[in-house]
Amino acid sequence: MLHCAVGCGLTSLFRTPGIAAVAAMSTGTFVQLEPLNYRGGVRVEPVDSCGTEKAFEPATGRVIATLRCSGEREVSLAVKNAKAAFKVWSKKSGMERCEVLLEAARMIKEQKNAIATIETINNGKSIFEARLDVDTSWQCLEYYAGLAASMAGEHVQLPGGSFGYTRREPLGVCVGIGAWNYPFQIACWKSAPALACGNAMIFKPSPFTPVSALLLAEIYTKAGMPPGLFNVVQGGAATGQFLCQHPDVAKVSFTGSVPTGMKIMEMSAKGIKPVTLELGGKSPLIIFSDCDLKNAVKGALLANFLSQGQVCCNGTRVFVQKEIIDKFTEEVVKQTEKIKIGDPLLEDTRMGPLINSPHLERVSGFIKLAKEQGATVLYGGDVYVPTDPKLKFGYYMTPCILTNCRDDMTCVKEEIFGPVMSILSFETEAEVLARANDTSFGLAAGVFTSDIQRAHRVAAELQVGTCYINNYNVSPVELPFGGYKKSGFGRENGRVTIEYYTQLKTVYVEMGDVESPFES
Ligand SMILES: NC(=O)C1=CN([C@@H]2O[C@H](COP(=O)(O)OP(=O)(O)OC[C@H]3O[C@@H](n4cnc5c(N)ncnc54)[C@H](O)[C@@H]3O)[C@@H](O)[C@H]2O)C=CC1
Ligand SMILES: C[N+](C)(C)CCCC(=O)O
Repeated sequence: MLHCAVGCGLTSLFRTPGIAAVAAMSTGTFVQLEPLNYRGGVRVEPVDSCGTEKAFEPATGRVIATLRCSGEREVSLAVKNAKAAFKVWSKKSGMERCEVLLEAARMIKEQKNAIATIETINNGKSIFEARLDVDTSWQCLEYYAGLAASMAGEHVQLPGGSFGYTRREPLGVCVGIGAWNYPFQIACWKSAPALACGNAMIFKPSPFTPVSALLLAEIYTKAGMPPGLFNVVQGGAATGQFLCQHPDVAKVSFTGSVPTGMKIMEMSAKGIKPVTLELGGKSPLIIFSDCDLKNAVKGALLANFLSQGQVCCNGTRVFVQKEIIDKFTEEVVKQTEKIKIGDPLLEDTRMGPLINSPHLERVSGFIKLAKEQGATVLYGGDVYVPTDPKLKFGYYMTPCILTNCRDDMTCVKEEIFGPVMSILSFETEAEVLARANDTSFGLAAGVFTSDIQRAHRVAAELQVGTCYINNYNVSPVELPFGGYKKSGFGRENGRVTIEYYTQLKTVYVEMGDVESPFES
């Protein structure tokens, strides 16, 4: 059971969405006691394990769950269950899959507050943001529900009345491996297209954020998916490897760091399995002097401080044209000072804690190194201890703005994955484009300008998977999202993702006699 120490069983709240009661849950009370694996349509303890991991509430530093990392036998059982469910599900029509996904989307919408509350407790992002994440999650299910119903092959007329047609067929058992920064959203962005296409999925969340994927699994079952169609196995690298190496796994979709992405690709190569890799970034945000300054400042904050800066596509290299850099910097600092840091479950909090203590230390280390390399900390970058005593052991820091940055500094070259914005000055379009592209990453970029021709010219030149013009970090599910260069390949969201979860079969139909050179 999901329990909170004050005596309310969250499971029952979740099942009968007592939105008001869940909203009343406070930081420092939640404990997860129910099994965290999901197999065959129910929560289960793994049959074998390779170690344990602790999951924290970042706001307080409390342990909220201890999970057993699934061993090889548990992974095999999950695959076996998924294979059985695949047999049933892959035979359903698109409209039948559509109906189930729409019902699941409806349930997520109905239980938005409960899901967002759990996400905030386990991840640390503000409840305000967690609710937005839940919105992009049910939207993703609705979007792929629609596409499931309209998926179709091609018919091609050939000479002599013969013809051919194509069938878009599912791949089989797909594996989703997630990062900890958008736990529920990542589970939905992977499972919705996979299941819409007729596949089964085994999802492995990050061991830091094991909880919310289970809520999705329960919703899928209640919405009418066959037991075993969506399973959750918990664990870290070893469990991930068992999944990737399993011969009956047809595809791996991974969200995480570049080094792990390389390992996933190596393992997949050995089994000739297709992979989708959503990896890290160090994205440029280019602000021209003719921009609408107010919007550009808002864009820069969105590009750096959502989810405490722990966002893969963040625009952390903020290039500002020389003429407006002073005004821009002054305004950015003014707005950053106003960001309310603290208990992430409070309605007016806009920045919660970082994911854990080692990560806070890592981010602080980047800021220290930036200073040593000559950058100026114009604002923030300090460990922050909120006045509320229950938050004293949480992992908070103040958002940081660095100026006097150079392109060769570590803070400008490497992904920090924390609330650290580096401001750089530029003079010409050609110069900034060369500098923006001078990186091995290519996830996203942004450009703020009032010159429509320049906006599109710059977007065309940037070597990135997503380019935002006059906004940043908006992610409508209708648009594909993914990387260039070492930020990965394959896409999530949008129509194109159907191609990453299906294979195309060609069927040739002869309407005449067989013509053969071997005929006697
Ligand atoms: N492009 C995108 O959409 C996104 C990319 N990211 C990137 O993810 C990183 C942060 O996430 P982390 O969880 O720290 O990344 P990570 O690479 O350490 O772990 C990601 C997942 O892979 C699993 N894993 C680790 N080693 C494995 C192995 N050898 N085999 C199979 N699975 C393994 C982990 O348990 C976790 O579930 C950042 O670099 C960030 O930029 C994060 C979110 C979105
Ligand atoms: C939703 N958005 C665009 C802010 C981030 C999505 C990618 C990620 O998981 O970091």
